[in-house]
Amino acid sequence: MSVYQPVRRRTVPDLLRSHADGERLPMVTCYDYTSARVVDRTSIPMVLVGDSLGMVVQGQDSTLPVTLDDVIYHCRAVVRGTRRALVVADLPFLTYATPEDALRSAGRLMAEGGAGAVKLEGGRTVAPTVRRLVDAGIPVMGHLGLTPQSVHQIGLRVQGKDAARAEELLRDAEALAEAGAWSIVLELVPAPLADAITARVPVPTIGIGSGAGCSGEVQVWHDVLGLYDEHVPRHTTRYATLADHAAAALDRLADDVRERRFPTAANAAAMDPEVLAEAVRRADEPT
Ligand SMILES: Nc1nc(=O)c2c([nH]1)NC[C@@H]1CN(c3ccc(C(=O)N[C@@H](CCC(=O)O)C(=O)O)cc3)CN21
Ligand SMILES: CC(C)C(=O)C(=O)O
Ligand SMILES: [Mg+2]
Repeated sequence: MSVYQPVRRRTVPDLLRSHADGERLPMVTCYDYTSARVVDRTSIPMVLVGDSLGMVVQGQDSTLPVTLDDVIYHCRAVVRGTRRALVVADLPFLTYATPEDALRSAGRLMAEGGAGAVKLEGGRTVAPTVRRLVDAGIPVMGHLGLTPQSVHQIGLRVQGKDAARAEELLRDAEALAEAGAWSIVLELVPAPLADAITARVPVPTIGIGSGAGCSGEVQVWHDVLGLYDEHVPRHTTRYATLADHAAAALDRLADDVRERRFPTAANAAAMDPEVLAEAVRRADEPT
């Protein structure tokens, strides 16, 4: 018997069920309506409206200048473009400095942005904040390792290579899970440490540059599609070279305009020459 299944957006419990069933959790960042419609044609179950938008969309050199209003704006567009994917939104720099700030900021991402979950960076120090959000009904994804909002303290380097820092990350991950985080991004953590964290915490880990042992993987849209040519991070594999395709297409467009091959008659409306002649006659008369 076949039962009609209406299209429904994934929720956090849906993704946790997939994880419990042994499925891996692919995730990609997404920042606009048109891209969101592309993701929604795929099997990718969740997207991140990341503050990386500051770098790949706005051209800033870090994620720090991104505002809550910026993320809300992009989140609304992504929610409009997706019917099936869970939309997770990043809490930007200094929008969750206290649990009360976090509640207000995350509340706006959910209520105005339409997000289904939020993500924030940090470990034990943000655990009370995570608890506060979860108690208010907001699913929280943690983010440990290379946390780009702390670039001025830790740089853009792999985190957890020495025993002291690795111990910190193990404790941070446990604290986040204990505080109610439903999943944890592990960014640029050595693969064996990511494996150890994944084995130790009861929630799925979502890696980026942290090896194949995490429960899922998140990548930045522009990196995997070959749209960001400033730097291809080691943690990325290009699955397409869209910027090259776009540039080649635009060069053909420019040539065709110069050589009058484009636009063609089919690209504009026609008009009865008699009607136009009449209009010109009238326009020539003094008013
Ligand atoms: N386009 C883009 N992709 C990302 O993955 C990304 C952003 N932007 N912006 C926010 C953060 C910053 N991230 C970054 C940025 C640079 C490196 C980087 O330069 N990595 C070095 C390797 C570092 C190491 O091994 O210690 C590299 O050579 O790629 C890593 C993560 C990850 N996130
Ligand atoms: C790289 C991912 C994890 C992120 O936080 C972002 O895109 O902002
Ligand atoms: Mg981010």
